[in-house]
Amino acid sequence: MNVPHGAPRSGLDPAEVAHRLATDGPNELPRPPRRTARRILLEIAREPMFQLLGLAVFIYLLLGDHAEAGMLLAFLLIIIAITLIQEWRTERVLETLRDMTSPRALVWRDGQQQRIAGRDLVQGDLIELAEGDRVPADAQLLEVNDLSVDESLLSGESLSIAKAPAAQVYAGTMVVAGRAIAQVTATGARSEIGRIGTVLGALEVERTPLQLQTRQLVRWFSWLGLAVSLAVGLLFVWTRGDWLGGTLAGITMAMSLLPQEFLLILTVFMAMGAWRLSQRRVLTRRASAIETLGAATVLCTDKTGTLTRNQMAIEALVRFTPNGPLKWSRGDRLDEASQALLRCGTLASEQEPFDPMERAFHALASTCIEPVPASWHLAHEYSLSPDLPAMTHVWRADGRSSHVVAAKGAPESIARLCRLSEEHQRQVLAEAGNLADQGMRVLGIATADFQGTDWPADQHGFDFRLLGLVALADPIRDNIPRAIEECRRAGIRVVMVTGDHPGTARAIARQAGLDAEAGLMLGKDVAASSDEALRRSVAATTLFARVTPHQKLRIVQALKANGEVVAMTGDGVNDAPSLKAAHIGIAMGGRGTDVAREASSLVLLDDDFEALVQSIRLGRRIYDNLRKAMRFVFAVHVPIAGLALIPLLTGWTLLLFPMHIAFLEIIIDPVCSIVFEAEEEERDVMNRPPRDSAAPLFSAGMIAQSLVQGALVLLMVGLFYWGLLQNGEPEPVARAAAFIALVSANTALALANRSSSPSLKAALRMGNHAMGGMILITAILLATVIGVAPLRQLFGFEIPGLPTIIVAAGIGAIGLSLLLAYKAVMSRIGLFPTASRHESP
Ligand SMILES: Nc1ncnc2c1ncn2[C@@H]1O[C@H](COP(=O)(O)OP(=O)(O)OP(=O)(O)O)[C@@H](O)[C@H]1O
Ligand SMILES: [Cu+]
Repeated sequence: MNVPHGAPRSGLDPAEVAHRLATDGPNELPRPPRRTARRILLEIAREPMFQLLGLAVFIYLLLGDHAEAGMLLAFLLIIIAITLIQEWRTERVLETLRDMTSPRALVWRDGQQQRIAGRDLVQGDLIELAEGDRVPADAQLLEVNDLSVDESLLSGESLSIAKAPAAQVYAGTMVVAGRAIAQVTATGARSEIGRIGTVLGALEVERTPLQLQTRQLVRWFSWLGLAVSLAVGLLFVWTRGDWLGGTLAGITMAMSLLPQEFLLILTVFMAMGAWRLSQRRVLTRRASAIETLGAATVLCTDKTGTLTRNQMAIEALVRFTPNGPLKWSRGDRLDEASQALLRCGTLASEQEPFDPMERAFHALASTCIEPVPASWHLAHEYSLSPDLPAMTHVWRADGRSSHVVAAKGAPESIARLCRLSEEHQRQVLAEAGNLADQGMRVLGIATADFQGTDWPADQHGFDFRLLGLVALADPIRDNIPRAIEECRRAGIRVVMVTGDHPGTARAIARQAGLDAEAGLMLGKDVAASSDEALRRSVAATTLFARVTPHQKLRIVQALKANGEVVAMTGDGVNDAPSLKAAHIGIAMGGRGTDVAREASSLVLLDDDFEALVQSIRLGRRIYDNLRKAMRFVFAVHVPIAGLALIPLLTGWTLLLFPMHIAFLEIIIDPVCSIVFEAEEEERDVMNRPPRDSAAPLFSAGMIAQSLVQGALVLLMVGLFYWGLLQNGEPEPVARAAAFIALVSANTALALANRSSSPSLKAALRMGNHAMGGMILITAILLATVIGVAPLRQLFGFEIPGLPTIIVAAGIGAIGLSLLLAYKAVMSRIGLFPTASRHESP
């Protein structure tokens, strides 16, 4: 049982690594099989839009209209192409995310310890394993320190198994406790798990609430469309006695009503959202997190490393003498007794520490005390536990008859281990409280002697003597007060949940700008509260200190029971249950263990609280934009369906054929709606309360508003068409002019829905370049179908005179002003909901 220390390990050199990587390939398991092109095609064939188009092609063939059939066939191919590209891009995004979330490995290479992606490991690599890691490859243990591993992934049994040196550990299993150094024996498909063929770490692609809502809506509208189309088809047959024509009219109607863009929009917005988050160094592990982010009402954050920099330095040492406490501060000369205190703290730390606290001990020790003699060896150790946050190292010192025992931990725990008199304990804890109140993290240090090797069962078995206290500074990150202030304005309550001393918690909270006076609750009070009482407490408490992971879980559950949408950060193995329980579990990419990362839905690669606030901001923007796009799609269907329907009812010559609808529905509308994704955030995005998470994406109020907008456009274009016909314009001219008017009015609909503000400036501002591009593309496409002779004939168009074209295009401009005026009136009387406030029904 020897802990890794002494000479630095060298590990493989880069040339060797490159060679092995080239011959063995990356340390990756075979990917789950991609969906085959055939399966994707089958899925596309199930889409109603595809079937309707197919049916129309068939009827045109029956009618002998080969050109029309060919044109619609082209649209079918476009649908297939778009779906395949979409599929391929989503797959690629998922794959990159999968790479980034795969376990990492801590290896020695070329004499240096470094953290690399698990896939870059090769056979022969020297790796270190620690609590919370997923073992990245099969490996043989060289040095072991209380290691136990959960092999349930391989054996199915969820038991932790203690491992001794020379034992084998397997890729994919989980280190539940301890540390070890191991040498990689097999990577990738040659590992045990690779041979079994288990698929690991597959990203969850469950259906999110929004997807379910949207699917529901699409289904609903499809039925409605079907019913209306049947009625229209029958009406056509009844009035005009033409079966094939009636079927075509029915198909046209159905296509115009199909809201198939909704699902496309949702998929694209969420995939783009994950990409935008990754640009801010935030990884999305569960798609639902992006939806939920914007609705978060409470943000539970830990302290160390999230609010603070996690760069510790020892600021003060305190010893207790019969004449009272004696304090050493940074910069003073270190007397002998203080040196003993520091040395003991160093002995109680790992020899190659990761914990910044322990690094601070080593850092200070290396400047002013003798190093631990190389002949000393760590004989036994006791780790931190939630019940007793203290750790003890037992050293075998050459030339001494007894072992040297060194302990460090929370001052209360160390006081308990030392069995201090009540008087003495009060004095020590008061001093610890003083230091904590300055925002410092305080540890107690104790020592003992021990004869023999019959180790006591726990740390209480030693005869500890208190040496003193150590205070470490860990300043808060510079950007924290601003980020906290942003949350406050956005109506998000920030709650600090820490394992640290209440004094430290309060001091850091004050510096961060949290409401430090609003009441602090200790972990033990959480434990003593009933669920009912805890629910009441969490509603009014911003600080929780000396909290264990289990109590953290209860806090999350109590907040959830109060109806809050909870985001929660965490990093340790024990945090996994609370991360899972929270609506949005957030793990730290740097500090976080693999276990925590796997339990969470977001990973902050830079461990930075501000990135979290930025993600919330982005989440709100994505949701806003999603709604704007949906609003637009609702609205745009009204004129299309209306113009397909009215001529049938009134007996005018038909304005829209299947190919017009296909052109509008398959090309123009998706182009128009996708650009909402890039829309800038609303000015008040972080100055308004979180949206009501229970409110549906599509409220009746929002749908009604959109339908009115659409009706306005329908009225204008309809009147225009009627006027042209009344004026005696030939039918193809009237159709072309009406089509120009329709497309231009649709663009107006898109512009009018860009912002929640009814001002023209907001509708036309150029921040979103995609919007400008959209207008340009629309214009070019429109010019193509009207300007290119064969297309023009197919679409039943004839080029109208210039004045008519100008009036038609002007319909868009008039439409935009009408739509904005309508919005202004509605918002004046408080009926036009801003993008994401609660909707009035
Ligand atoms: N390496 C260590 N050695 C000795 N004591 C430790 C060590 N790490 C933590 N402790 C003690 O355990 C307490 C709880 O630690 P824990 O990691 O749960 O929370 P924390 O790091 O203090 O705060 P946060 O939850 O904000 O990250 C610490 O305040 C400290 O007293
Ligand atoms: Cu549609």
